[in-house]
Amino acid sequence: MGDLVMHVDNFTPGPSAAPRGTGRGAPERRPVVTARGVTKTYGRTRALTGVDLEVGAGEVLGLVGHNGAGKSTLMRVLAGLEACDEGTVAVRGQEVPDGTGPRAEAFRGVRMAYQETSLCPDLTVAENIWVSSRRSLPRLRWRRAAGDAARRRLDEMFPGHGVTARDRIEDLSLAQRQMVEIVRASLCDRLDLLILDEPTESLGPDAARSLYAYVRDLTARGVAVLLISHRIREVLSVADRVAVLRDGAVIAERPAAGLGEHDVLTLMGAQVAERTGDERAVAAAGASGDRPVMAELRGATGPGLREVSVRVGAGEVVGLAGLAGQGQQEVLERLWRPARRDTSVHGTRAYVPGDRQRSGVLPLWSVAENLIVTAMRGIARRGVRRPAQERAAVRDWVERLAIRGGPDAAMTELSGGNQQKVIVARAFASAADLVLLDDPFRGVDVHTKTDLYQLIRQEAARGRSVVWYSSENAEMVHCDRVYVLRAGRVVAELTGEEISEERIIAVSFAEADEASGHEGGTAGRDGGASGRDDGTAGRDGGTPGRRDGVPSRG
Ligand SMILES: Nc1ncnc2c1ncn2[C@@H]1O[C@H](COP(=O)(O)OP(=O)(O)OP(=O)(O)O)[C@@H](O)[C@H]1O
Repeated sequence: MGDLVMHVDNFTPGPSAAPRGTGRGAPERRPVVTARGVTKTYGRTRALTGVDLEVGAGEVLGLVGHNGAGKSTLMRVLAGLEACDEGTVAVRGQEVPDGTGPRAEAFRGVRMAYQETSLCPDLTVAENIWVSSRRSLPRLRWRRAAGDAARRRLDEMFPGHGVTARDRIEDLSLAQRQMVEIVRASLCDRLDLLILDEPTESLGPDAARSLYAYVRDLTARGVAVLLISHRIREVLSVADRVAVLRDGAVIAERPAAGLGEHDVLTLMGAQVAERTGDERAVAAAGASGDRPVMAELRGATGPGLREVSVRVGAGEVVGLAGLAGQGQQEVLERLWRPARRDTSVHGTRAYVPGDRQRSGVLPLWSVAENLIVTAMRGIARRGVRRPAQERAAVRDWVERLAIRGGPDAAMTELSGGNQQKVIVARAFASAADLVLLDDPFRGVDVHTKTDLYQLIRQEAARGRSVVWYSSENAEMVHCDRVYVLRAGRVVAELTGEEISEERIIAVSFAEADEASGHEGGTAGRDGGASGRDDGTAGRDGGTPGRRDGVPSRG
């Protein structure tokens, strides 16, 4: 037992020699990882071109850039997981020689939490921790030691996580998998640099806050943190410095203090369109019209839902909002598979799943094939495919959404955000009358998001109906009507001017105490965290079948 405790306690962050970081604005930091002139090419794609970047002990360096800018590639190079074609990487002041393999001793202490998670779905939490951190764990009774370490770190980082060491990864919600991934990366015998690649995209606000509190704790102990995120405000509030990557090159490095969101977006090359009063008027007018009903839930009750009534008119954009895991996915699921008498749906449907790796990406297929698979039937004449028209449609969508990589790239060659764009394009390229969106813009950069909001409005204007769950309440202003869910019930229906982030948050929380008093956690799929907005209530666990966006006949 003494052994186990010793080994578990070995997971202590920070080298003893590191100077005490003071968080924001600490001067003169000892370099942990330094890149000089780093270039990386994949086939014809130049992912990085002459990148210089240094991250010092005790600081948070934020890295921002558009989808496909090269952020993940740079992180893989800095973590020693990929060699660069030109340039050098030094760790703790020592240049790492060419040909050093991914597990090289030189990179020990540099750990990365991946955007898509690196966890093995068939293994338990404890087993995954052991695979990743076994050099610091005992060989005997390793499972218990790994489980103890995971539980302790989960409790420290994400109170109320609802994960046990014996849970299999594939049974966890997206948010829980992300938490385990971050914990996995942080557990090692020596932590110098923790790289977080879009860590909060699938976490709720509570979990994100807990994570950043832990990050501050780490930097105070001299650990460096490299944070990649499309959430610029979040980066500015956590980072000491911000580096902007554009088309594979670092084009700016600035202290975070004094830098505004708009400054960063401008550096990234984004033209940020604020939503105008006119656009809102269009949405509101749409809501008030007397539209034919396209889809409806009438007092739907069942797993995760309590007497939910939702109406979707033709050409209407309907939002599903509220804290995470309150029944929004169940509503989408009902509309996708309207098996019960309390649900009616007219026309065909397409689904954009929230968990692209599990049920969205067809990894062996090209971008073109992934994109056109649902539209093929509509393009065909008398059952015969028309390749020229298919190619033209693909080209159009690749251009429209600026999908970097092009139609012939393998899906797995695309950056995370670009993969997500293909899945969104797949749904809208189809002839589906009703498009169901499950938090579809995670990992998509701000510039593209703005284009996608416009796309949704344009498609609605053409008569399509959209039902859209978003974990970002601010996005709901692009809807005609918003249903706020709480503990499996609709607690508010907002239209037009009533729709605002503040209003949605107020309604969600105002109802929270009352609902948790008598609902007994009916909405959370994994039952453990109903009422929290930390993403621990299952987002997608237990959802039957695939949701791959292939339209089905209504
Ligand atoms: N294994 C690969 N094979 C081919 N091309 C790749 C590979 N990995 C990345 N790329 C390409 O390199 C470029 C940079 O990709 P990267 O994933 O680093 O971007 P990113 O900034 O992390 O994007 P996102 O914000 O979408 O995650 C992209 O054009 C991408 O298509």
